[in-house]
Amino acid sequence: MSESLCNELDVLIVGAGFSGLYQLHTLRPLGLRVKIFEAASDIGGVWHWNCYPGARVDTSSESYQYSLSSIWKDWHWNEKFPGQNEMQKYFHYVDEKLDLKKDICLNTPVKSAKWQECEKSWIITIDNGSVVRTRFFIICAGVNTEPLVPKYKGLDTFKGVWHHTARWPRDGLDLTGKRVAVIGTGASGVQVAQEAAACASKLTIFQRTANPCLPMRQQKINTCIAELENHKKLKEELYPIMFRRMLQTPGGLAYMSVPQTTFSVTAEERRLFYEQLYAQGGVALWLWGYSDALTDKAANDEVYAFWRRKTLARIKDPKMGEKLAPEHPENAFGVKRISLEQNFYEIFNQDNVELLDLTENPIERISEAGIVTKDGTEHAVDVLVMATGFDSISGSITAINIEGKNGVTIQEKWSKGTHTYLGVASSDFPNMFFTNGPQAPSGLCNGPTCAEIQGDWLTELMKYAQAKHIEYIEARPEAEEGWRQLVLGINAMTLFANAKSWYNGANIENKPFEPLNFIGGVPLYMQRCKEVAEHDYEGFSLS
Ligand SMILES: Cc1cc2nc3c(=O)[nH]c(=O)nc-3n(C[C@H](O)[C@H](O)[C@H](O)COP(=O)(O)OP(=O)(O)OC[C@H]3O[C@@H](n4cnc5c(N)ncnc54)[C@H](O)[C@@H]3O)c2cc1C
Repeated sequence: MSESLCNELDVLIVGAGFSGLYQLHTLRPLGLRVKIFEAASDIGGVWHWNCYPGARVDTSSESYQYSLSSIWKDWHWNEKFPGQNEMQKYFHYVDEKLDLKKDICLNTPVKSAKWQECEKSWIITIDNGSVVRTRFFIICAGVNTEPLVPKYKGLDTFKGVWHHTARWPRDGLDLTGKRVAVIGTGASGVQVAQEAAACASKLTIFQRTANPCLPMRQQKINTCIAELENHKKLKEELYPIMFRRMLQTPGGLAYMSVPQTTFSVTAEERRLFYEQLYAQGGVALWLWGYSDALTDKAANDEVYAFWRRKTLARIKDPKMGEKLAPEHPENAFGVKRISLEQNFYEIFNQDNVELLDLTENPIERISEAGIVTKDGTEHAVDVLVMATGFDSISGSITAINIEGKNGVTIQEKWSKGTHTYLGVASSDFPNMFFTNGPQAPSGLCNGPTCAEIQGDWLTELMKYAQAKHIEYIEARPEAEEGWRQLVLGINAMTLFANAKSWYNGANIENKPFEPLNFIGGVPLYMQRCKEVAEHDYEGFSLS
């Protein structure tokens, strides 16, 4: 690409994960000039970046894929919860089937975007200074994209090796015999810890908040020829039903909670139901239990108490048990994303594994040799793993320097609170849209489900604009305010409201504490989006 304006597009999509790829696929039949700009050297989004040991999906494979029959009919998953490697193979298969790469510029990070009022278009600049003009700008930059690395004093003096989990070396890093430290016990921290415990000479896990993990209950999916044929037949029968059902559940998964509330049944019935969900594995105990588990504190305490009893039975040292499964947890059960584990609690019974509680003894600084905690102890480390999460949901949008109408930047606009309409657009930023962003189901929705819902909706909007010769689409401030109030109102009715979680921006200094997800669930979200479309995109200024 040259230094000058070399390219004119109708739609520029940022990101080649589930969302961006789907958006490209659905926009193509409209005959528009569409391209994806992707920062990474390959497609797959999070499944390209997160190649740390143990990286794995935690919603089961039959739901964590596109609903397009042209893809699933001949694709066969090897595991119920696929690892990063299998996910990458999946994305390559998707590309083979849909022939996407010819319209994707890899290694092309979008640095800034500036709205041109006269031309009704965006000027996009990538990091080598090249610029492109586009009429529409769709940001599919992901939920967990911008790695968060705490600003530890002395990190630059560390003589060992350190990596954030989402920036792990692509050719791997052997942890065998090393002294490994993992900071953080969210999903990535749990997954790395399980791998490191098996081979490190010493593994020290630094925990700030206990993470109530649920057993994954991984399964190999039989790949012998006879079974494969049966499996294909079953898929053809069941998948269309399952993908339809996924649009009817709050989390975009095949199942949801039961209608009964926790205390409407006897204690015995409740116990048996919890046992059944726990034995099922995966997210069942979190999302498929009683309907009030995430809205009523007493109901939530009940399911937590069950989980705690099960978990304590797996940990030999009662003091360690209390750290990992405290009697009085900081957050209600499930208002921070629940992680799945395979042997996470058993590793704490091993001699080579140590747990340090950061609430009692925080990290003071990083030394040349390791981590120094407040009590003055230096913990010697060869490999330091930052499993410290992300500036989630809105972070990948605010990381781009976006200047809308009258010089307003998206960073300024959202600095005191996020304002969007339907979680897809923001006033002052005409012709700009985003998927899996703030105030949509995003972090609470199965990734591919929401990629498709929002992708389809935006494609319909583009069709509408094409048919009516519309060149300008901007969310109205009053529609945006209405949407914000709805998001806040629903959130306030749930236990999510107080969660110290990335769901609320709580992990980022100076980020407003507010719900970043639309908690009303997929069906209500879809209904609102549908109503807006049916009323000629009510709430948008179109011209
Ligand atoms: C380790 C991990 C495990 C997860 N497991 C699950 C799971 O089991 N179930 C689930 O539902 N969700 C899971 N998620 C959430 C996941 O984000 C979504 O499932 C899904 O991948 C979102 O797809 P996406 O296309 O919106 O975003 P992503 O997959 O994040 O893709 C966004 C892409 O945009 C690119 N990009 C961002 N900014 C720029 C820029 N400025 N210029 C150019 N390119 C840019 C990125 O490089 C990336 O490739 C997981 C996330 C992580 C990190």
